[in-house]
Amino acid sequence: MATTSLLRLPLHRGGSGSIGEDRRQLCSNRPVFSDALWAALRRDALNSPLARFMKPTPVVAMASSRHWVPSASVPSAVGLIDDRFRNWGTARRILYGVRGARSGGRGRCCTGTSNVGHETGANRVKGEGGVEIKQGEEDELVVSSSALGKFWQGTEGGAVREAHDNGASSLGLQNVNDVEKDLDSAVFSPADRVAQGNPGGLRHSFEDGRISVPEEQVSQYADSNGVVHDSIETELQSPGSGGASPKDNRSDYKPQAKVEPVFLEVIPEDLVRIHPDLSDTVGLFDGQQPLRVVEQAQKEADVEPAKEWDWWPSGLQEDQIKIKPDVQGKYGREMAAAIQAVQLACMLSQRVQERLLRHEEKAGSKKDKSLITVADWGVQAVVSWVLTQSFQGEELSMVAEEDTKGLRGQSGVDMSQRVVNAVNECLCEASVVGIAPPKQPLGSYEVLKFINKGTALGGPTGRHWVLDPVDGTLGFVRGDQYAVALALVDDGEVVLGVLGCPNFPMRTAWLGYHHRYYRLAMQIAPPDPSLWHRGCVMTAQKGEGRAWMQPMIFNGETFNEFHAPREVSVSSVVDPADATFCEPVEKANSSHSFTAGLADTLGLRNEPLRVYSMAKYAAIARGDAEIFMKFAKAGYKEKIWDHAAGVLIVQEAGGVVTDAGGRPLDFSKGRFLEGLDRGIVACCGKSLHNKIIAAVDASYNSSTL
Ligand SMILES: Nc1ncnc2c1ncn2[C@@H]1O[C@H](COP(=O)(O)O)[C@@H](OP(=O)(O)O)[C@H]1O
Ligand SMILES: [Mg+2]
Repeated sequence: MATTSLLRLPLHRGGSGSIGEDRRQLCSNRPVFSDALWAALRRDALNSPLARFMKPTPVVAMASSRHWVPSASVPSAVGLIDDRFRNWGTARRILYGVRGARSGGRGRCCTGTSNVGHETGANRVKGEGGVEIKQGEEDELVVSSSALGKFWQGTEGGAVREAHDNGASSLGLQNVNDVEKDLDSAVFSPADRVAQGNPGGLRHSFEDGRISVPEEQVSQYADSNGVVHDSIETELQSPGSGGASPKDNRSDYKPQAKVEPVFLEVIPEDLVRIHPDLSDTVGLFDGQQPLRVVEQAQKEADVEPAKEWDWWPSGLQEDQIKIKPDVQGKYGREMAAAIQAVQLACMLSQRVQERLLRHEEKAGSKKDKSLITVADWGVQAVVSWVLTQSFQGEELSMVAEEDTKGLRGQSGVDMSQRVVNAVNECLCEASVVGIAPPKQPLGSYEVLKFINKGTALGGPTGRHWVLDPVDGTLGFVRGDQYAVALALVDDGEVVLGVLGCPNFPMRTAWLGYHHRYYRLAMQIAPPDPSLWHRGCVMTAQKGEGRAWMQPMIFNGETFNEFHAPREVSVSSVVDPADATFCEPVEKANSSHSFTAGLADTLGLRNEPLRVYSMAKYAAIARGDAEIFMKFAKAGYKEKIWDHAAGVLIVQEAGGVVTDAGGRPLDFSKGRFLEGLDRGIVACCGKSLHNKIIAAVDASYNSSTL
């Protein structure tokens, strides 16, 4: 049995690509960079057995479009690059697995993308991408492979073909003739060449920019790797069955006993630091157990294991963690998990905010020009991870603000790396909220997977978690108020709300100030730790008629009695003259002039409290202010995650929240608050609320909204 080895080659970062969601696309979206690879091979792999199997191709050709790089058959391997694939984004990780020597098992020329993937089980490819590789940066290619001939080739048509030394399959090439044509000019392996009566041209040198292998090595290969050679011959003896659907053939498919799996993994160097759990990335091969590829490859090859995370907590078992939020009620279990998720995620957001303020971190922008930071993605990943952990075996539907688009493509490389690091840095401390950290740091693939769980559409039936990972991003970036808002919608109704407000101080007096002043003041006169100077988490369950507040976990604390929730309730003010109203800081998000007109009509004398984020709902719920109004420009569609948690908390604390027509907000229509009448009005009580709704009706038509 030939050994599997893991070869790490320095790889010049030079392109980008994304791994398609469809596994069958994966191969053709796989960017490896030939020119860099070529250089790497020259430098590092010339003396390895790999050199024997390289196609004698001029360097110039290697750097352009058609070239081969053998990936297996040898205890080292490589991948392929085609310049045109450079725009396809980069795999943050490419993992390639093959079990069995044949691809579809039908001779040399099998066509069609279905040759790769789950249908035959011959090639199982799975993955997810999104990290770009930056031009000019050094990267590392990690390849593990074993004794099966396998090659990659870019073709003129823009397709990528995989070819096995015992046969070939094409990806994206529909025409058998095309494949044949390409195969004619291709070298599969020395053994293949021998079989074709064309063993010449393989000389072990780099003369004229060629890498070539002497014939002796070819036969040597055949002798010492009889397994592979045998399988090649077997295949070559029964050609011509190509063209049949791999699916049709599935029941006939039998992996060849002597052939080892081949795995090709490409991990950018910085991501190698985060050694991922690859088990679910590889998938099943014909019903067999998933293979832990890298582990296996490392074991077989006896190579240095992936870098250890020396700071990762070890030996921590879930049952050793005693501190957990104790929540009663119909949704007690969900509430406990939601509190854990929000408390933990706020640790991440707080770190990121500090870094932003120290300029160690910077914000990016989304397509719609709104800001986004590591924290938006990081919090979403952490919350998604906690919920997944807490409800294992149950389907998780999550409607969340972020997707992973911004983590893909050229511009996403750096950000995605920072997100992965921030997530692991946070999960490492999961035990402070009573959850065992993952056994090892999450890989980028998993982090993206957790973020992507937030793409659910919601709707009138079933349970949907609703998350705004960082509400009030502008406030967040400015070092001011923001909220991590998580709610549960059950059959269209919000039944649970958790609002993490890391900068929302216990002292109401500070609320109206820019957080910067608050921080300054804290430096001058450090607060008594029993005062919740550092933020709070507000919670409520539907129907309880009560809302709660607990201090935010801070600086490595764990849950303790001090974190026990305390009940909060809305203000009892009924006279508008004594009432204070909150509104967004940004005029763009709500018309200040319209609310000023309303305030005037109603006789509201206090200055408005302008606060970023859903912290405004928190302020109403705990009686810091009496009214929250938001009147966005006509045409703006409010999102459910911007309100779900806050609305429930205010209602359960005794307040009233409706649209400007006096109707309840409808969380059952998907990701948007469909049918919202003009704006949103949250109030501490019914009488004040009625007055506001009447005032809106009186002045709306004359407004400029
Ligand atoms: N043009 C607009 N009109 C109204 N709301 C808007 C808006 N653009 C963005 N928002 C929403 O207002 C939220 C911020 O609220 P506030 O202004 O009260 O701090 C944003 O949440 P994110 O910061 O999570 O994107 C966003 O959802
Ligand atoms: Mg928001």
